[in-house]
Amino acid sequence: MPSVQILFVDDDRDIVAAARMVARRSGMELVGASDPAAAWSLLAERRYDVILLDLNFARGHTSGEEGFRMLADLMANDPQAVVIVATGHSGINVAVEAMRMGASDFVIKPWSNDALAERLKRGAALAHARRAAMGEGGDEPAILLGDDPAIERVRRTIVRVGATSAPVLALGPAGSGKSLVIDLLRRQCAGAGEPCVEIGMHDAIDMGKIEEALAGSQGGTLILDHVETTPHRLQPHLAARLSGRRILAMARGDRQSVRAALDADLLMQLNTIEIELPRLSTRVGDALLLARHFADLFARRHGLIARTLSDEAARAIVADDWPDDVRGLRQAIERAVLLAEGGEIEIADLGLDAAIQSEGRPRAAAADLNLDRAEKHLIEAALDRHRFNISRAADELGLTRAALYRRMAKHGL
Ligand SMILES: Nc1ncnc2c1ncn2[C@@H]1O[C@H](COP(=O)(O)OP(=O)(O)OP(=O)(O)O)[C@@H](O)[C@H]1O
Repeated sequence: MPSVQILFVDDDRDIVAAARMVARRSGMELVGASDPAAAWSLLAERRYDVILLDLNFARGHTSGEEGFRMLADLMANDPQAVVIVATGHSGINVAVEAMRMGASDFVIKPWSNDALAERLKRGAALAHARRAAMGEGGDEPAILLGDDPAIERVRRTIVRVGATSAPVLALGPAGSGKSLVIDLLRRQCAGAGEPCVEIGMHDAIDMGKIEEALAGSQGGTLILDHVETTPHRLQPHLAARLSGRRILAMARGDRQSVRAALDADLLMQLNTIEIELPRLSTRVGDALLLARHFADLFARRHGLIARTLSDEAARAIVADDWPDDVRGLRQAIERAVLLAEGGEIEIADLGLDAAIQSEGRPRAAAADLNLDRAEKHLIEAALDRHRFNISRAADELGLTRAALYRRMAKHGL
């Protein structure tokens, strides 16, 4: 794989194709995104060395307004991002404003191929230098997606406190994005070469392991995962030893349960800033937005055609209570992307059925339908998909073979 990856946000396919040729000739790989939504989806999947951003990418818009908004969001998400803005001849003031906002460089359209190649190379070198200074190498992205106001607040808080040394406690249900938040915070702190140690407090932790982590993180960052599980007898020791490093902590649960689990002293050391991730099912519109993102992501990752969600599947996703939160949705969509056979991802592909039994209450797969009919539909779909191989269908449905036979008989299948 070529070492330099470029994302070009521009709605003109011809210009993207031309830029791709220029990049290829210099040994760089360039991917196009026709609008901000497509760009965020790509950015969530992998890290790009350089983002080339057309400030006038909405056809007919000349103020660069949409481009500026995207630039502001890009810089807020990752202050280390290398963004080169593209603008027309008349746009020199626009370019200057973009640089003030954090863009690294600009290129005037129409560009000469050499000028573009030169700027991309310079941008890539800058990206590598910044990453090396941060002690980072990988291309794993970290983007907290979501339009819900609560998530917007989380993003703003990350930007405000990321580069400070304030202790942050991220709390919320399992799979809601706490690790992602901590990762984003860690990426924002400037400490080049400083140690960063993570310790899971749930791993039958003893004081020896804690001492080791404390010693390793002196002058750097200590990340405490599952901090709410710290045994009570160890909490006073831990509280007394935390100074001298930045503390980023994660706790499963809501404010009340986390407060109940932690001594007041320890809590005081952890939660100068508290970031609470709300349940996915309470974030308006986010389940669908994330589902679409994961559908694109996994289609690309597995080299499959990108499928849209059927209306019924989309409704089910919105209505579901997602007990495993974003992680559960991510898994359901990956499975659906791999198993779907039709032109769209259908409700049956989402595998929401297993939870009907385990939760003892209907979930969205069935909620908009009669439960009996939904069950029949899901069983038919599973049997169909596995060509009536009962063991495999039962496996997928989370049933024993006997239970599946019973239900087949009930539905006359
Ligand atoms: N808002 C989001 N946008 C994009 N991806 C997300 C978002 N929230 C969570 N994810 C993804 O969902 C998965 C689960 O998130 P994460 O591991 O951060 O959860 P967690 O709260 O730390 O869970 P646990 O309590 O089990 O440790 C990860 O793959 C993460 O990247």
